[in-house]
Amino acid sequence: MKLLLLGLADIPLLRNRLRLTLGFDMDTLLKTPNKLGFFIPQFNGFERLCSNNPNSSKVKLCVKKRAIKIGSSSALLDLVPETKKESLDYDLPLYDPSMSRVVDLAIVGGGPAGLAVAQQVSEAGLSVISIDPSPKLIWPNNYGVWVDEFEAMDLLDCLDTTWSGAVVYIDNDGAKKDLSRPYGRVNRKQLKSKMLQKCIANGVKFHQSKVTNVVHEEENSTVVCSDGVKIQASVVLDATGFSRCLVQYDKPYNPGYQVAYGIVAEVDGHPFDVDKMVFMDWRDKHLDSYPELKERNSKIPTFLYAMPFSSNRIFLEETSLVARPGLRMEDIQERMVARLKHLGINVKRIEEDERCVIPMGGPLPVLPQRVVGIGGTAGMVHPSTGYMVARTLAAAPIVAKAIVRYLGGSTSGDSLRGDQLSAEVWRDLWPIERRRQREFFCFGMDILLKLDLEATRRFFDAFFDLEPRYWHGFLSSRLFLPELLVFGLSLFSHASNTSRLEIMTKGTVPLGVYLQLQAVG
Ligand SMILES: CC(C)=CCC/C(C)=C/C=C/C(C)=C/C=C/C(C)=C/C=C/C=C(C)/C=C/C=C(C)/C=C/C=C(\C)CCC=C(C)C
Repeated sequence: MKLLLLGLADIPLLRNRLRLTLGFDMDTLLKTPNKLGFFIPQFNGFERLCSNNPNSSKVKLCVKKRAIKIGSSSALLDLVPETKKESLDYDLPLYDPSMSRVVDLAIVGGGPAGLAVAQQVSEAGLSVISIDPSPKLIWPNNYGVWVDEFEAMDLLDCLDTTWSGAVVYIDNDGAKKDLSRPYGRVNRKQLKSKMLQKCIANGVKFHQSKVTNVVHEEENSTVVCSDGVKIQASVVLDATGFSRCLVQYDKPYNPGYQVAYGIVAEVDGHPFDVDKMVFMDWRDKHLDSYPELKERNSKIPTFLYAMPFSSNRIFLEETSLVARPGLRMEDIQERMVARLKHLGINVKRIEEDERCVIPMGGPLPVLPQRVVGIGGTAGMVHPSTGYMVARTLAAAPIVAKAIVRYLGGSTSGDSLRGDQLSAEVWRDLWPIERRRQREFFCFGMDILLKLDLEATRRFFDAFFDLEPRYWHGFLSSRLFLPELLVFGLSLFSHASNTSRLEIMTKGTVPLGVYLQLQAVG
């Protein structure tokens, strides 16, 4: 591995890209064993960071990997099947490079965000090209959403399982919250099929390749693909997720990381109610016989997130909500194995596993800039939760409408081109109230980063006691200033005295940063 890294470090472009993306350079990576421990699992996804990848627009940077032996978790990992990539069986209309005409919109990345915009812009009669190295591949992640979020977008048919509510286990003494808000698992195959079918019907063309560069002229841009094809477009949309293929950033990148390991498993049985999903289980009794793990978990806790499909089939994911630097994947797997053992969950077969490393918070891209963005590349991960699918899908119509309107696809007559057009699209995507909302969420993330297990329990005990409109609104990005301030005060009033003190002490610096940003903004 070290040799491989040394080899990669010799490639200036990669060095530079890595520094910009991860916030430190290859030399640091090579010299720092603890950072290496965290980043090795991601190197399966190294290519994803450097060019637009097969699943680039997906909201979670999820790296599939073969079984590895790590202490007590090796037996479980031995059950992980060979990675199988499933593709959809569609005849995609391909882009014909010999036509060499300027298209209205070129979208780099064929994940949920990219396809949603492609579908909606093409519906208005504009010409759209979707560029992705694996346009038919089914997205790999197990996305969960609140049912009301998908209902509002008329996407209920894209949920394969729903639960009437969710449960949060706060501590070992039986404190728990019953959340009467239905939750669902996204049917990735159905969602992608639905979007692809609409794109095909609307005349979207597909080009199977990576993108290496984009060159701008006054009115149009040229997207350069790794197969040598050049595509001219009036607007270029970067929907490559965390690859951040074309969108530029100018501030140091120092996000928090959500790290999770999940399996869809066939089990002998499990102790959970099949009508409720387990949103967060903060109990740590399972670590009593592992003092070292328990100590680590008490400082940077992980929780179980579980979607029980039946009495013997379940999705289990051990998750670190947010940490900086992110937790090591091996650490998370060990905690998960101990938890399953304690819960008496005997895994008979693993259908699929996933490793997720999700950057949260951090600066927004340069606003505005010529290439427009959506999804992870445009800073749309919720900085306090790591969620993004619903928010991105809800933002797609905003981006699509702006492109159609400013390109003159509507009758409004305010047709724009080049930098001016991109500036308007960015303005619609990140209006001031959305930027202020995001800053508040980043403030929340900064508090979460400082809480140990006990403080985290107290915090969520208060959070889920809030009136539903507050915690629903906060998690689904539906609260804006000044509602967010009322939300903050309400959380404060619901919190125990210890938790209030923690929010004030741990929140002082983040609050200062937040207020400063408000003053500047
Ligand atoms: C891929 C897949 C499938 C996956 C991945 C992984 C996972 C599983 C994940 C999951 C996740 C989750 C579940 C998450 C959740 C989250 C949550 C719930 C969060 C929450 C948060 C909250 C917060 C942050 C809050 C905040 C608050 C605040 C900041 C407040 C403050 C207050 C104060 C300071 C007082 C005063 C007042 C004013 C300022 C007005």
